[in-house]
Amino acid sequence: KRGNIYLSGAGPSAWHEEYPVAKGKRQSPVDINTNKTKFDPKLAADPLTIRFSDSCCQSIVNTGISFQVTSNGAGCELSGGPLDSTYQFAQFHAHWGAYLKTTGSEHTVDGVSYPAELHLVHWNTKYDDFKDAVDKPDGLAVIAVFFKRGKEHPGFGKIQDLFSKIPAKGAKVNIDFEFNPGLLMPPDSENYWTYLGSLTTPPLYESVTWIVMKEPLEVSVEQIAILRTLLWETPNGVSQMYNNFRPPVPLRDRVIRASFG
Ligand SMILES: COc1cccc(N2C=Cc3cc(S(N)(=O)=O)sc3S2(=O)=O)c1
Ligand SMILES: [Zn+2]
Repeated sequence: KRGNIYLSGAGPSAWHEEYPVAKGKRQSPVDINTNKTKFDPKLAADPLTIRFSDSCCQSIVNTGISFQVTSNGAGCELSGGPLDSTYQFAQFHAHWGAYLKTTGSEHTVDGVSYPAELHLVHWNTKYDDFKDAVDKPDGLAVIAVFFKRGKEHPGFGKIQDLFSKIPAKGAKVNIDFEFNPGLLMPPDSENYWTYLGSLTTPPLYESVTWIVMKEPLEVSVEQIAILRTLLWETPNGVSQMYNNFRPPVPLRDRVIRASFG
């Protein structure tokens, strides 16, 4: 079906036809070549402050390309580190690969993919609202957390328990339990890479300050498989959702800074 941006036409490599910015100077994701990142002591001097609350997640929706947990942002704010103002939490979603494949994440580290990547999207409160911020150069800040196969993550499991309630694009249910997105931060969230980039799906706005956590979050191999129980439309009808990731694009004239030496 036309609607599937990953499977219609040539997929991500054709997005530039409708969204010329796809070939822009600050696109995402990128490969993080750890030999070329630059430690910036200023990032450690003004530590990134990530605040989440138990009451900030309202609902979960099937966007047709991922699940999305939406928030009114109450008590969930991001500041410090590379950020010059306070950003408010708006939503989190993820990108993942196919069964038995090693790909799935959007960012890669020294050319290596993780099986999935979580994105926690925040908008700059200097703007009136999310929609006003979404296309401004300093409009968004997204925390990326790599998933790696390991022990089960019961917290993420609570979100995955809702997947069966959102079987189709547009399906949405309320989250009637307390869920603190802070549960999805890796044990060590001091070490991160940061660079100026974009949304990784159309409209690909070059409005994102990326904050990519160095330490992955462990989830079970079953939980990675459960991601694929979400459904989406494909040219051959409704099927399991997977490979909803954009591969890395050229870094161009950017340096990725590290908060750690
Ligand atoms: C009016 O523009 C709007 C309105 C509503 C939502 C969006 N978005 C589209 C894609 C997109 C991709 C993101 S990612 N994978 O880089 O974290 S975050 C994000 S979004 O800002 O939610 C844009
Ligand atoms: Zn994303």
